[in-house]
Amino acid sequence: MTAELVFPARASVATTVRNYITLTKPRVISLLLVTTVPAMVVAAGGWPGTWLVLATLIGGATSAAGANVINCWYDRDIDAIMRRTRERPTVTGAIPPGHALAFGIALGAGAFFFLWATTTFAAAVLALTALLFYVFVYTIWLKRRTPQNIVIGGAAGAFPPVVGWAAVTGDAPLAAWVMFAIVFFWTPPHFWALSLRLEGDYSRAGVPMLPVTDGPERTRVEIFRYAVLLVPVTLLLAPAAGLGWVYTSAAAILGAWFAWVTWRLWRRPSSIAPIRVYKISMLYLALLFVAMGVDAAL
Ligand code: HEM
Ligand SMILES: CC(C)=CCC/C(C)=C/CC/C(C)=C/COP(=O)(O)OP(=O)(O)O
Repeated sequence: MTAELVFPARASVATTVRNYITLTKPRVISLLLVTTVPAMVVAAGGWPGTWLVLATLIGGATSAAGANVINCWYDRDIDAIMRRTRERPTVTGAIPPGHALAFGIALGAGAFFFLWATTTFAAAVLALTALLFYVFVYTIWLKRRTPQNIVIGGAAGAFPPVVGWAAVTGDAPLAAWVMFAIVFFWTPPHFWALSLRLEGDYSRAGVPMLPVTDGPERTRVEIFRYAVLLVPVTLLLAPAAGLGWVYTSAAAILGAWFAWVTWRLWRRPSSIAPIRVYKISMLYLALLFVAMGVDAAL
């Protein structure tokens, strides 16, 4: 009897927790963190210390989680129209809008003070800047207005390596901004490859993503152009950050691979599915940043 009374209550607490976690988009956060740690290793010229790394990851993940929750709160009208997002707790009503917004703001503010207390003021300010940029510039201003939304708004997702660097040194030199540029130029191929598949969703929701406004052919050309542009930017990091042959050869090989994959998507679209390019984009970025960390630690 007691068990019957207790178990449903427990299950609903678990479901509520799961719903709140869903709003934070945990899998996206994982790759943001993969770009943070190598930046810290390069900044320190070796392992920067386990506690500092942990604190930066917790603070950075909490900040990004806050940004994602606020995005789910603001976008709940269009998320309801898109097949991919229509089960979000902010759409189904499992989490009331006000609760989601309060949760997002609490995460963002908590992350700011946590990063300030455990790392550096500069890291806290940079993470907050990324959050505000993602919410105001990407989500509220550009996402529904222009197909350049993710090019400009994507800068938000490029902040984590700069946050990582600043957590170690308290500042952000040129090398940190070259890492920013790498994620910045990587974001369009990452997102447009996925959006080729989600064109119907975006067009129903009235979101002007490139395949909707300019068509799939133009999108495939743009994906390839950004993939090619990425190569010199990644190579520039070697002199900027004092990295050696391990990173340089990894950047060249990975860059050639990604450029080839996106070239196939453009010229021989029947030979490769956009979803594969999207998945490869994530592997590419993860391996590139791992190579940075390995090179700096050697
Ligand atoms: C404006 C910039 C960006 C846009 C519009 C964007 C958009 C998206 C979308 C729509 C998805 C699909 C998520 C889903 O299935 O619900 C996705 C997945 C993903 N994104 Fe991005 N993204 C951006 C930047 C980034 C950045 C900077 C990173 C990390 C460095 C990142 C990492 C990921 C990862 C890891 C996934 C896979 C999640 C999964 O497995 O479900 N994204 N992105
Ligand atoms: C360090 C820090 C605070 C970083 C914040 C930046 C951040 C969370 C970048 C991730 C980019 C992302 C998930 C875009 C998807 O938005 P979308 O609205 O197009 O995706 P959706 O359709 O799935 O909602």
